[in-house]
Amino acid sequence: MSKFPVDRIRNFCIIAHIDHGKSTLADRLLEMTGAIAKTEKNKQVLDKLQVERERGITVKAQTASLFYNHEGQRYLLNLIDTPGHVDFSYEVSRSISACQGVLLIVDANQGIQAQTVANFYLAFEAQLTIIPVINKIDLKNADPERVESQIEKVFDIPREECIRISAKLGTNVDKVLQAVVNRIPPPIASTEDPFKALVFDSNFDHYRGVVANIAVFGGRVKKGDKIVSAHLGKAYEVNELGLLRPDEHPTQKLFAGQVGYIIAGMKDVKEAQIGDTLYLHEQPVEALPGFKPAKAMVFAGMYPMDQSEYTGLRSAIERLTLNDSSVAVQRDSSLALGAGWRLGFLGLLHMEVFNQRLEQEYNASVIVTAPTVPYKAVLSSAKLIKNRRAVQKNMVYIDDQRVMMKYLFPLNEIVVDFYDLLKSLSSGYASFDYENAGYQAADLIKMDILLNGRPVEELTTVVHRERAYSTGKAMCERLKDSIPRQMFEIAIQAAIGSKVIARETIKAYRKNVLAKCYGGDITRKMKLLKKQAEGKKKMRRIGNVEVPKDAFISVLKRKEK
Ligand SMILES: Nc1nc2c(ncn2[C@@H]2O[C@H](COP(=O)(O)OP(=O)(O)OP(=O)(O)O)[C@@H](O)[C@H]2O)c(=O)[nH]1
Repeated sequence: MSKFPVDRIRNFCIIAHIDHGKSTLADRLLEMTGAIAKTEKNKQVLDKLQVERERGITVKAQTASLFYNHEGQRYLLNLIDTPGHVDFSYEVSRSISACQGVLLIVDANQGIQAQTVANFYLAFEAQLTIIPVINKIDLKNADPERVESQIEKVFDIPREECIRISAKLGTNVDKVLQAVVNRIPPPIASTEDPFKALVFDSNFDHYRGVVANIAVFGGRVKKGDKIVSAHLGKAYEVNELGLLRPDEHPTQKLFAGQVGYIIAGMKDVKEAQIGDTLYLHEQPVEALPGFKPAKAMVFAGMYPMDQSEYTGLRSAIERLTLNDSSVAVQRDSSLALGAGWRLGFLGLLHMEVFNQRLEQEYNASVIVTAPTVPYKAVLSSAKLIKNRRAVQKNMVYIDDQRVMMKYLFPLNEIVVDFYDLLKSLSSGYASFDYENAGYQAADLIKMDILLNGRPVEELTTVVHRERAYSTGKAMCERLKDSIPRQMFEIAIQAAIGSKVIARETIKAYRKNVLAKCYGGDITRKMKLLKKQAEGKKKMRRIGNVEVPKDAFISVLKRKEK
């Protein structure tokens, strides 16, 4: 594309609570600026992934460059649609770094919700211009007056700044475009400076290698230029670049202030890390600050179904984590499941989506162990004995029907099923968001599970002292259901140190198998023993006890039973 005056460029993202209508508004903006045709089929066009279409939620931020004519001038608007769910907030914070303003969408019926507040603060702290947009005014129960009061009270934004729209019907969407041009400042970037670009997203294409999404902070870059990635200091030749409209639209050059994509023969996923800076080989620049690494909240083991699939799975995980850099990856191995990884996610939904993307986009099937949360152990004999329940921090009335409450919770208590429980208790009205409040001392103990006296390493868990007995008992019962009877009696025990707190027994099997074969029936006897031997192939041996592989997973699943 030709050089575009920086003062006619606007970079903004759309942020909101889940389902408040970001993707629907993005569709309307794309239609009104002619980027996509207005058809029934063109719904949530920026939700490109199969997992997004199936679940109806955005999990990846997507970029689209739009051209908009306003008062006789042509403007270039770079829009980033972001996910609403808290588990994908890393996408929001990264998107914000490429923007000068945000559209903060609030549902006219639901009003301000937990992620509205969380996303507002991300934009506020980054000092972006915030345009409040009240969506779904076509709904029968819409109450824009009241939502405006909430916005005024909670965010201190004058109600006159709110724009009431229906993204579904297109009502007042033109006012949103005008506000983007009139209220959001252009980026501060000069085409005269040396080329400098931030890699704010990146994905791996099977044929072309790494495709990096960049925001150009200065200068210009063209096809054939030799560029360097600051992270590794390696040089590459630019093969292709262009705009995302929202599909790739190759151009000859990209200029300061623009957002687009670049392909430069990077074949390894480690070569275009998100947060990296690109510059021209002959004009080195100081690297941009990049992004703070995401802080994993939930950890789970991931293993190939069969060890022969290890290498394939490794490359699938590497490529997917290039596109989702908020996943923490560490190699791990387990006695029962072989070589694998310990992965860190921002939440359970994030973990499920990652797993689904591995299957859908990389055809990889995996075994995922039940999620756990991180603890910090203090090696000391004294530990505080204190009851670790939720502690209320503050409470604000948003209006006469809604209240915002802040609590301090142990992460372990909220990470698995708290959200579902909260939703069902409040008939779907309550919404929930969390941030890390750091480590706190708690009365936690290590609990071992023993099979015939031998500890099973992967079943060792950290539990609250008060929950030890009930958790240990449940785990023993579930193991009893999962382990088939064997030639000898098996004792399943939960123990704290040397003290056994729960026990189940699996009676010996042999006697029963062969008991039915009175004396002479040797063929029947052999058949039964053969059947037993076949079953053993899918087993892992712990001491002298054969344990089916899937027992390790089912026993850890707290909710199941
Ligand atoms: N009645 C009405 N429904 C709307 C409007 N805008 C969006 N919706 C509906 O609200 C639902 C959620 O809309 P989305 O655009 O997917 O919401 P989102 O904020 O992108 O959701 P996430 O990306 O998953 O956070 C869909 O069923 C839309 O059809 C509107 O103006 N009026």
